[in-house]
Amino acid sequence: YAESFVYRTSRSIKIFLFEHDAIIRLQQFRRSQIAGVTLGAANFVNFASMALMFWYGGLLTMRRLAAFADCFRVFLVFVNTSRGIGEAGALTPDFAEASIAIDSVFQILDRKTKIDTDDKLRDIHFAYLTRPNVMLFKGFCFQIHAGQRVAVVGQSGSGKSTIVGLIERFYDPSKGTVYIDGKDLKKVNLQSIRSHISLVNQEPTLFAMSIRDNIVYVKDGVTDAEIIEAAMTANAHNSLPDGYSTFPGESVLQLSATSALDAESERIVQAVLDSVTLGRSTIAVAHRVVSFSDFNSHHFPYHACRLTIRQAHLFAVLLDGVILEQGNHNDLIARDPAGAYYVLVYSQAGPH
Ligand SMILES: Nc1ncnc2c1ncn2[C@@H]1O[C@H](COP(=O)(O)OP(=O)(O)OP(=O)(O)O)[C@@H](O)[C@H]1O
Repeated sequence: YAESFVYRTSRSIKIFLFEHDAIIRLQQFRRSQIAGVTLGAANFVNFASMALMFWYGGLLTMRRLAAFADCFRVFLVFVNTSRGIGEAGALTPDFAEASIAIDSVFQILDRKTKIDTDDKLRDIHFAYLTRPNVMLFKGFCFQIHAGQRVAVVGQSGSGKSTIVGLIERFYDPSKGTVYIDGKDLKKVNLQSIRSHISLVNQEPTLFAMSIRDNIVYVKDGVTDAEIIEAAMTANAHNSLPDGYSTFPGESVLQLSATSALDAESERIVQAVLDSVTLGRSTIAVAHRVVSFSDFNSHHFPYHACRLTIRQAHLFAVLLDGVILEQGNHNDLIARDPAGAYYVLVYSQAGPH
């Protein structure tokens, strides 16, 4: 009846988009029919054979062809065996369900989930609260693919550091969305996201306590091995006059500041930056555009620039609140001699 009802009403079922629902119901109906018939047949065989056995056993006992004890023994074997067969029959609907369920299990296993690990800034508008009338960002989009090294370049005051501030969620954009690992930054736990972001400042902050305490400060329950590993990674392990109890003074700060490096220190800092950024999405902010004029030269006057932007996969030029150009160094240089990037690289204007 259900089958013919489904066929008769198939048009309405389609119109009301019940098709999938109707197919499932029809399948369930067929399954319950099979289960009912199987269970009925199993019970029939069970009880009919019991009746047969009682009748035949009684006949044999009456004619003294078999002892009652033997008949009873056969009866017990029969009851136990038929119960086993009956219970197996009762599992038939479960087998049917399992065969349908296993399909969906394999569908889930075979599914190729696309995990978005890109960081994106979409349609970013921003003005500092203290200067609400100055729209620093006027709606730009920008994407960093997982593991990519990106350099944001632009005139002083164009908002390069502010982009970093938005990614760290020091501020929220007035309009637009920041996505980290494909997730809206406003919807993720701030502490968790910040624990995955490392910020290397040009002027590093060291607290007025020993180097050891400075390292421990960033994370609870740090072991001695981790302290040494952190110092080794930063290439500071052998350069601390009093070991880890060294109190950071002017000299240590000077050593760390990327803008005041001699060639050897620069090489060391670069090696450290290369190793810690390997395989990570990195955004580098090049503060002094004028130094692009000497981009490939060893006499590059502003070390910080050369350090941070070297080997960037992508350069993004920030101008007047938007990302005006983006691409790799060679493409941008080749694109347009009057282009923003070209001008930045070759401009001989004095330092900002
Ligand atoms: N906390 C703040 N409140 C108000 N205005 C700010 C704040 N921080 C920065 N600004 C202003 O926003 C603009 C962009 O600053 P930002 O530091 O992001 O630029 P930048 O491109 O990194 O500059 P530079 O290359 O000189 O470091 C500047 O005009 C700056 O004066």
